[in-house]
Formats: sequence, structure tokens, C-alpha cells
Amino acid sequence: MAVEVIGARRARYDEILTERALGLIERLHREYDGRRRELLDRRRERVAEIAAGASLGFLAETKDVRDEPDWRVAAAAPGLVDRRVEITGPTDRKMTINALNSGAKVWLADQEDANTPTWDNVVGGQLNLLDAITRQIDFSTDAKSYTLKPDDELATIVVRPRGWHLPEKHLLIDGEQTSGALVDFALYLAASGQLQIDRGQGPYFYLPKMESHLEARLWNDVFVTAQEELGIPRGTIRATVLIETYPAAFEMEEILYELREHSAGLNAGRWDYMFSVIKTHRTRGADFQLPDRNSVTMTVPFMRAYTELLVRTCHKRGAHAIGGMAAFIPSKDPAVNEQAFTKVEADKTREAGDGFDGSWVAHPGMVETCRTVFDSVLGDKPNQLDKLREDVQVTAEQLLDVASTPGAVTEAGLRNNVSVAIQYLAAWLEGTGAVGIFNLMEDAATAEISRSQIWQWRLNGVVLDTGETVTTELVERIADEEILKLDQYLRYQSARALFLEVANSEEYVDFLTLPAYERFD
Ligand SMILES: CC(=O)SCCNC(=O)CCNC(=O)[C@H](O)C(C)(C)COP(=O)(O)OP(=O)(O)OC[C@H]1O[C@@H](n2cnc3c(N)ncnc32)[C@H](O)[C@@H]1OP(=O)(O)O
Ligand SMILES: O=CC(=O)O
Ligand SMILES: [Mg+2]
Repeated sequence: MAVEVIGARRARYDEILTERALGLIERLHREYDGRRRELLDRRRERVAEIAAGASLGFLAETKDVRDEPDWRVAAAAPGLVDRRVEITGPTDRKMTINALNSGAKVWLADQEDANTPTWDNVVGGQLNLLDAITRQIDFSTDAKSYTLKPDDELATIVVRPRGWHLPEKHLLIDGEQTSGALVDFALYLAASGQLQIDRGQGPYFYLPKMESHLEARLWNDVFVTAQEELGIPRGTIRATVLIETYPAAFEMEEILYELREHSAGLNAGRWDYMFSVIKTHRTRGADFQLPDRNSVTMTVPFMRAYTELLVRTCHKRGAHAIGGMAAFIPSKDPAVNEQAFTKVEADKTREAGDGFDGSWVAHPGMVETCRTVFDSVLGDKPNQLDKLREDVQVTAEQLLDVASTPGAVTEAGLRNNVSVAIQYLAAWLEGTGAVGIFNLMEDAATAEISRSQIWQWRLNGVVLDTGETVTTELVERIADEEILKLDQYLRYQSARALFLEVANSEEYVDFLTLPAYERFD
């Protein structure tokens, strides 16, 4: 076989890196990696077109798909009918057990925004998933022992592989790096897919950061080939797509259509969406510039248009619409804690009222809050697919109306972005992809907003509330000042360098995780 595993082969890794799994990766790579690369090129072309003045809009060439009234996505699969609370989190051993036991209906097992894709996280995470599905998982510390609750109390597992853009450099084919997305997908499907089917559920996925329906078509083709290769009936795999890029918001219906025999709905991935809004129009001046990150709420007009359209589109096609992540997490400070719960409750109340069928929480402590809100709207019903939202009419102009977002760019906002990005990158480089910083959950998506805002504010020469202009020198000075405020400031030197590379660069770096990943052997 031309497949080479150059990552470590630790104890039990051979249970994941089987001939069957590597064979599947090889086939998928040979059949689809060329298309993946072409689609990534297409992303870059589109950004260039927008930089030259083009506008995003609903596609003329797919109007028939939107106008055809009769198609629907597949009926919800077992374990995915009632999704009123979904918890997300990385696949380390303790969090795997805690998430499955949390009382949420679904666990998004994250190999993406909340994960640093070190080789050990990639393969170790798959082993934890395998052990969870075979109910062979436990964990203990001096203080506590962890075991799974009975089957009927466990969340349904939905795995989120990496996006199309990320490479996997520990697994080569003909000497070439492979796709992180295909590796995560294939390792899970080969090791755990049939076991999930035997348990009466299935291999389920969340698909991140897609930018077009053609990228969804690629996933659908991958599913068809993989099911055929492993002898799994076509249509067993189900996938919920995150609508979390600006271009994808104009192709929601087409994305559902491409994946219709495997679709389990759409999710409003708000943090990457904001990142994408900035990124897509980063050189288009003040019209696409956002104020301080923490002042952009879900009720500003362009975010509201996006979530309303998502519910309308999903329910028109019989698909679940899942809400996004309120980043507030429980705090030991009672006042901060109370505010966190109030904000999460308000966020979920808006989503449930708008017609979402469920939503995300970042922490087991928030499961009850989300469930109570959705219980009060859903009652005995498992979802509200019957709430068609035919009243919603969202135009391209509304989706593109970033300019009316209220709020200012302040020195405090700049300092917050700098500090959060550096603290997050330090954790990421140490192998932890989600952390609590300043009482909020931070992950790759939120850190992308922070560094992209700085990049754009610098390009636009934004004047802060203090009268100072955002420049390369100011960002560097603030980075040093903010690091000095942190404990163990020596820990942050590599993160500082990486931060400046992605915030102060002349050329915009597409994803901060790309140069970050190059730091690993
Ligand atoms: C933009 C997006 O994509 S959002 C989705 C991606 N992001 C995520 O998934 C982030 C998920 N959340 C997390 O990773 C965590 O909640 C963090 C890192 C933000 C905070 O974690 P901690 O600092 O451990 O929080 P805290 O100390 O309050 O945790 C209390 C307990 O809850 C557990 N816990 C916290 N969050 C989770 C979670 N998401 N899943 C499972 N268990 C969790 C902790 O492991 C800990 O367990 P223990 O008491 O048995 O030791
Ligand atoms: O993945 C979710 C997001 O908000 O980004
Ligand atoms: Mg995301």
C-alpha cells in the first residue's frame, strides 16, 4: 500500500489504524483529493472576486433547486429525532464520559473547533469514541472515578471532522499529505461505524466550514463511496451541516439538496460565521467591519437574517434546524455566574421561539437551562419541524447588511482580542483546543474572529475610542502589555509570535490553524 503512517503508533493505535481504515483513506484520497483542492482554489478565487467589487448573492444557476417544491431530506434517523439539547466538546477521555452522561440528547464529539489536531488527539480521540461505543470506557483521578450511565441516558454521538482546508501530515499517500477531514471521517467510520449501526443508531457527522453546495456534493460523494467500500447501506450516514461561512448562507437550500439522502439538517455556527463575514470582505472597508467582538449579538440585523433564513430553509425541506453556541460558561464568581445563565437562557429562548429544534451548549452545567427552554416550547413534541416560518422572507441585502451593526471599536475591545488570541493560541499549541478565558468559552472559531478583527482594523486604519489608530506597532505593544498581565508570562512567547503572524501580516492568513499546525512535527 502507498499509505505511510509517520505519526507515532502507541499502544492500541492499531485498533484505529487498521488495514480497513487505511484502505478507505487511500480510496477516498485517490478519488476525491483533487476535487477538494480545486474547491479550495475556488474559495480563493471568490475572495479575489469580492475584493474586486463582486457581491455575494443567491445563485442563478441553482434557482430550480430552490423553486422545486417537492423534495425533502431523509427522515430523521434513530437518535436524531429529538435534538433539543446538544453538548459539544473535545474527545479526550474524561470529557467523552462527561458529555455522554450530561443529559444532552446529542454530543458533538469535536475534532474541529475545540480540538488541536495533534496526532495523539486525532488517534486517541478515535480510541475514546470506540471505547465509548463499546461501553468499555472509564477514567479516574485521585478525586473521582468516571463511568458511563445506562444506555438510555446517553447522548447520541455525532462526530465533527476537520474542515476541507486542514491537512493531515502524519498520514501520507504517495508521499503527499492527506486531508484532515477525510482522515477523521474514515477513521471513525471504519472503527466505529458498524458498531453504531449494531446499536441501532448510525455513524453521524457534523460538517464544518463549508463554503458552497459543491463542497457539500463532495461530502455526499465521499459518503456514497465510503458506504459502498465498507458494505454499509447507502443513506445510513447522516450529516448536519454547519452554516458558518458567509458564502454558504446563500446556498443553504442547495447544501441540503446535495446531501438530501444523508442530511440531518443545518446548524447556525455563529462564531465561524462572524469570522467569515470579516474574512470574506476584509478589504472592502468600513461596510464590512464589525465593532468590538463582544458587542456583536445575535439580535443585530445581519445575524438575525441569517438565523431566520436557516430555520425557514430547514423546515421547508423537513430538516432539523439547530441553534448555535452561547459562549457563556459557569463561573465560580456568583455574579458572573448568574449573568452567564441569564444570557444563555435568553439566547435559547430566542432560538426556541424562532423555530429551532434544539441548540448547543458548551458545558454540562448549561444542559438543564437549554432543556427547560426547549421543553417549554416543544412540550411532548420531539421537534418543531411543523413550524414552517413561511412568514420569513430574507433578502441578500439583509444578509449583507453588516454596516448597520451598532457598536464601536474600542481600546478595551482591541486589548481583549489580543489577549484572548494569545491565550488561546498558547493552549492550542499545548494540545488543548477549547479553553475558558475571561469567563467565555474560546475555541478556534472565536480566536479567528479576534485575530481577523485586528487584521481588518489595522488595514482600515481604525481610530479607537481613545483617539489612537490601530497600527502594527500598537498591536505589538498591546501584545507585550497584555502578556505581562498574565501569570507565567514566559509561557506565551510562541503564541505571541504566532499571533503576530496572523494578526499583523501583510497578506491575510486564511486560517490561523494552518501556520499553527506547521509548528508540530
Ligand atoms: C464555536 C464552536 O464551535 S462551539 C463548539 C466547540 N467548542 C467546544 O466544544 C467547547 C466545549 N467546552 C469546553 O471545552 C469546556 O467547557 C471549557 C474548556 C470551555 C471549560 O472547561 P473547564 O475549564 O474544564 O470547565 P469546568 O472546570 O467548569 O468544568 C467542570 C466539569 O465539566 C466538564 N466539562 C466542561 N465542559 C465540558 C464539555 N463541553 N463536555 C464534557 N465535559 C465538560 C469538565 O471536564 C469538568 O469535569 P469534572 O468536574 O469531572 O472534572
Ligand atoms: O462551530 C460553531 C461556530 O459557531 O463556529
Ligand atoms: Mg465553527
